[in-house]
Amino acid sequence: MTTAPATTPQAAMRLRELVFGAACAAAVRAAARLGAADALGDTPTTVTDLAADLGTEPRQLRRLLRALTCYGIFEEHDGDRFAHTEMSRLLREDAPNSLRYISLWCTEPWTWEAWPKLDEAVRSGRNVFPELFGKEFFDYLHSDGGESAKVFDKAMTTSSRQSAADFAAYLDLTGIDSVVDIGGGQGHVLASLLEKHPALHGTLLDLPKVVAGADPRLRDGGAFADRARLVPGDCRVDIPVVADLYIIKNILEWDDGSTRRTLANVVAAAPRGARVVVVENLVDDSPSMRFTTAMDLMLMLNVGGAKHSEASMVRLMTEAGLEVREVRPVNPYLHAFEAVVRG
Ligand SMILES: C[S@@+](CC[C@H](N)C(=O)[O-])C[C@H]1O[C@@H](n2cnc3c(N)ncnc32)[C@H](O)[C@@H]1O
Repeated sequence: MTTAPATTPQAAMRLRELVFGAACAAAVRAAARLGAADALGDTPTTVTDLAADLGTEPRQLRRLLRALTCYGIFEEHDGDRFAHTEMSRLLREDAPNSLRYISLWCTEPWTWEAWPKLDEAVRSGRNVFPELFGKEFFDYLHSDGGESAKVFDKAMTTSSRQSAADFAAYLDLTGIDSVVDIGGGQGHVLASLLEKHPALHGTLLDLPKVVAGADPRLRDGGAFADRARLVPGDCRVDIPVVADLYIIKNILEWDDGSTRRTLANVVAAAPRGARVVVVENLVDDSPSMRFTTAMDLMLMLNVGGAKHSEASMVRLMTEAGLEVREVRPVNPYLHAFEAVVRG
């Protein structure tokens, strides 16, 4: 018989808290949907006033806000008034680096149906989404997703805008005349680069529906229209663009087959020695590991994808014919893999 080491009260309490993680996520979602952070101004406000503003029951609102204060979201003053904290301000829609839509996206109704199937996904190795909703994730999102599709677009737009500025500051474009952003969304990264580098030419390649809604600065009549090209397409099928620099930011998180096809298409299209920069959130060696590993599990459930470790990304890039020269942080949660097309 072995003797189990004594359990500390802290470990037991922490585990109890963790298994109620859904309550925390639900409380953040409720606060975001109610607009609690938007209604709260710069001075502490009574629950009665806030409830009147939001059209809620004061007692229930107090319970919701009190739960959130345990995580540093809002703070309670004198037992009756609530005030903002740094985190609660990020739930405001007008906050400069707002996380309102990311908070909603990570807690959308479909997520609550998918999480209980995590053990099934781990057992089978397959995404559970088609079994639950009768179609693949993005087909569902664009045909049946309704509100969820809008939340997704807004979440992607806000996170793209926020990381575009960091990435534009990170990239040294010495010797680069032309760039293509593959899976570049609505083109926030590309527009930031064209703004910063007045002689640069750029191409945005993304799915037709996404390119149709490209940043107006890149479209006909826009500020960068004469230096921008829009290419609707599927990068797993073809990348018909010759450029000095190929950017692949936050898209290689689907299945490895799609990543291999995309990287092979880059290598086929690019001149020898062309620069390729892949940008990803990593599941290792990053201060944002808790967020990224959670997102990794969500990708396992919905699209059968995965976030990468530094080693898995380097391996796939090397196998595709790229020489990875350096891996550098862009900001605390994004890393850039600097590579060239092997000769
Ligand atoms: C997470 S978003 C990243 C957007 C942008 N690169 C950024 O970092 O802000 C993934 C992007 O990949 C695009 N995408 C997905 N499948 C694609 C495909 N087969 N071909 C081209 N783009 C694709 C999506 O439309 C979306 O814009």
